[in-house]
Amino acid sequence: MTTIVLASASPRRAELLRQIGLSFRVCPADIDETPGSGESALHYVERLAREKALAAKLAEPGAIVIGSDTSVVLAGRILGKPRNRQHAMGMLRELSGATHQVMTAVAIASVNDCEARVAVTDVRFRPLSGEEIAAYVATGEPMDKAGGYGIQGRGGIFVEELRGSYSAVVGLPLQETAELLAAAGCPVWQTWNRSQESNNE
Ligand SMILES: Cc1cn([C@H]2C[C@H](O)[C@@H](COP(=O)(O)OP(=O)(O)OP(=O)(O)O)O2)c(=O)[nH]c1=O
Repeated sequence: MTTIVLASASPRRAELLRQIGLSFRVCPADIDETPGSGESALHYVERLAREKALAAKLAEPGAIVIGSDTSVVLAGRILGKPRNRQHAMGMLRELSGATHQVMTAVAIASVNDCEARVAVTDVRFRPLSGEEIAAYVATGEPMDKAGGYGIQGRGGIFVEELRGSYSAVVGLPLQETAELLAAAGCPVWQTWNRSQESNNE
């Protein structure tokens, strides 16, 4: 059976893969995440997902490697992770009462190939008060997340509407991930019986 490797330090991505019953190893990839000058957000997330998958593939040449990147995009501008609490507050003030896109790319590097997909999800925030933003930032939740919020956490109360993939906003588009794994010769559902044998409670 082929080894599957998640090239990510994100606990959310690992949790999403566990949710679909996949067995995998984690091997985070440390790459330069600076956007190119004039690079579109769509190109940026896909490039980073590919670079993460290919970097981890060097350490695990025989494996199927999953790389991913998530960016929050407001009017074409990439909002990455906040540098500090002030920066997080500024991002949340900008997202308040507006619709942004969450772009998440997944790339799968197999034997001689690296295929990628990008999921684009529209997320609308209700207007947020200054006090609410300050209280949210004080929880620390925004600090390791693109756009400075986590839809799966306290940040869930800001979201008025979502059009697209919820799992992609959390960090990995599950439908596209399964599609690429199947194309790489590893359909997720075929692993379910095996994992059930060991995980049945
Ligand atoms: C918008 C949003 C992002 N996020 C997270 C998902 C990602 O972990 C993070 C975006 O940063 P990324 O740079 O995509 O990922 P990462 O640095 O956490 O992990 P790695 O590069 O090793 O794969 O933001 C949430 O958890 N919830 C949300 O609602």
